[in-house]
Amino acid sequence: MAEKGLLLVLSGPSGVGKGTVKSAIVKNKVFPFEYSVSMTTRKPRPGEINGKDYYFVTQERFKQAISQNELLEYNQYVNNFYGTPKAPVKKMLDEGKDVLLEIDVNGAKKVRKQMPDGVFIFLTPPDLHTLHTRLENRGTESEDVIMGRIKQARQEILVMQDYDYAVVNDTVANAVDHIKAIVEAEHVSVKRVIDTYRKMVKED
Ligand SMILES: Nc1ncnc2c1ncn2[C@@H]1O[C@H](COP(=O)(O)OP(=O)(O)OP(=O)(O)O)[C@@H](O)[C@H]1O
Ligand SMILES: Nc1nc2c(ncn2[C@@H]2O[C@H](COP(=O)(O)O)[C@@H](O)[C@H]2O)c(=O)[nH]1
Repeated sequence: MAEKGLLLVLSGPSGVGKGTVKSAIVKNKVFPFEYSVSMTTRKPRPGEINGKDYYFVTQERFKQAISQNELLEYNQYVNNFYGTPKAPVKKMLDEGKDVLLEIDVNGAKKVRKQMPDGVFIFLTPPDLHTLHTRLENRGTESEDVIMGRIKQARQEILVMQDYDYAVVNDTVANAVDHIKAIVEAEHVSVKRVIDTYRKMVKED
């Protein structure tokens, strides 16, 4: 039996740089992973691609996904729904691939209950002022929406204590280095190695 992949859950306030850090890991081939593409009722931003960045769906399709138990978790964030399709995540993990979920703190809490062996990483801004500036500079949300996201960020930062690791995104290079170190260490954690041996012994 192949060793199961690691479930990597990356959370943190909107605008902290989750997507930027993830892209840097991919671009520089820092470590291999599969990205879990979420479903959302939010409208695409310029340049976002359906099926790559998100599955952009209607409210009706999202409700159907909930009722048919297709989602590992879902949450309403500000005015839209976001959810993680369950089947692809399970399949990729079973194939031994590491899977990255980029989701909000409420979603991460729900995933933790179902998959406690996941590695939960909280990406945090150096401070809230920097977070505000990053959201403004990104220029994808109105000031009203930005204020909603900053309000949400104040709550989100308080739940950092529920995570396994906290990484400060001061520079993208630093954040990437820290996440690389976490993933490398988790691959050789005693718990993981013991689990693999137990499975081997069972199969003998
Ligand atoms: N370390 C950094 N230093 C300066 N700017 C950064 C850094 N990391 C990200 N940014 C910038 O901050 C903005 C927000 O980044 P990004 O879109 O990656 O955040 P996010 O956490 O994925 O947001 P969301 O959850 O809303 O999708 C972008 O304009 C990005 O270029
Ligand atoms: N609970 C979930 N949260 C998700 C998921 N996919 C993304 N997100 C989070 O939503 C906010 C807003 O995202 P944005 O793309 O509109 O800026 C952000 O914190 C994302 O991490 C998901 O499947 N489940």
